[in-house]
Amino acid sequence: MWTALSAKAAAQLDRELMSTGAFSIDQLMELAGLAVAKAIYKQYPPVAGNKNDVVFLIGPGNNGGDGLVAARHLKLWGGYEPILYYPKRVTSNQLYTNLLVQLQDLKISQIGESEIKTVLNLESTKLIVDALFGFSFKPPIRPPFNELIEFLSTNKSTLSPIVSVDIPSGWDVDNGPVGDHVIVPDTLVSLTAPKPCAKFLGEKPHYLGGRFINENIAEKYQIEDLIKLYKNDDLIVKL
Ligand SMILES: NC(=O)C1=CN([C@@H]2O[C@H](COP(=O)(O)OP(=O)(O)OC[C@H]3O[C@@H](n4cnc5c(N)ncnc54)[C@H](O)[C@@H]3O)[C@@H](O)[C@H]2O)[C@@H](O)CC1
Ligand SMILES: [K+]
Repeated sequence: MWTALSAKAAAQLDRELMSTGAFSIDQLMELAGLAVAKAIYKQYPPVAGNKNDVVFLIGPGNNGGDGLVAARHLKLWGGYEPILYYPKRVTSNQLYTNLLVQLQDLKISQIGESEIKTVLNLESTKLIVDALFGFSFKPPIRPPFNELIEFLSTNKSTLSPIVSVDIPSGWDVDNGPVGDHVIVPDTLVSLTAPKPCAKFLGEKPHYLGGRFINENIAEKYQIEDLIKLYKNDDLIVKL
């Protein structure tokens, strides 16, 4: 079994990378989002002759940012048609403004609250990417996201597979699924290291990505076993 990082340790490691580690958030997010795109390509390769619509559910923090980066890579690689649902935009941060311009330049379409449920139900929607909340989420979930999580939970059996980015949104990072309505991911992409909630995933495909940890940091946070799993030029590993 792999080592997990608690919500507190994950946030501390993140801060350390961006202070003494001298990384910028743009760099980390680019590598995180790239890993998410690689995991999607590996687990759900595009089907030839199909548009392969992928609905990206984007939240208000860096987890959402990872989703924006992943959408760009998938569109650039071809074979997928990302569709963005981004109900709570960050307008005060140039990083998010830039990511959105990049997606608009790629002609990635965006949908609003009035359309999301219909689009999720469409036959043409082949995959759903849950980039709503990551390790900073604190339950209970607030509007408008509570209604969306409830929809994803109650309609699970008829919807396309869900890939969760870092944390299945709405789950308690340390304690797993909470509340009456929970997302049930079909694949999880843990970034840096799995968080304790990942043990509730069961046998579902689970990838590790975000290859930016050096040996000293790995040792400090006791995740040396994880970074050793990457071989050669791997950007993701299946756990
Ligand atoms: N070191 C790493 O592993 C890295 C992690 N990144 C990503 O960053 C994520 C963490 O990002 P953040 O710290 O920005 O936070 P999150 O993206 O986890 O979420 C924070 C946002 O969610 C809102 N929120 C929290 N609880 C809520 C609730 N109950 N109802 C409604 N809204 C709620 C907050 O107001 C805030 O806007 C990670 O999970 C990962 O996806 C990468 O972008 C960069 C590197
Ligand atoms: K998520």
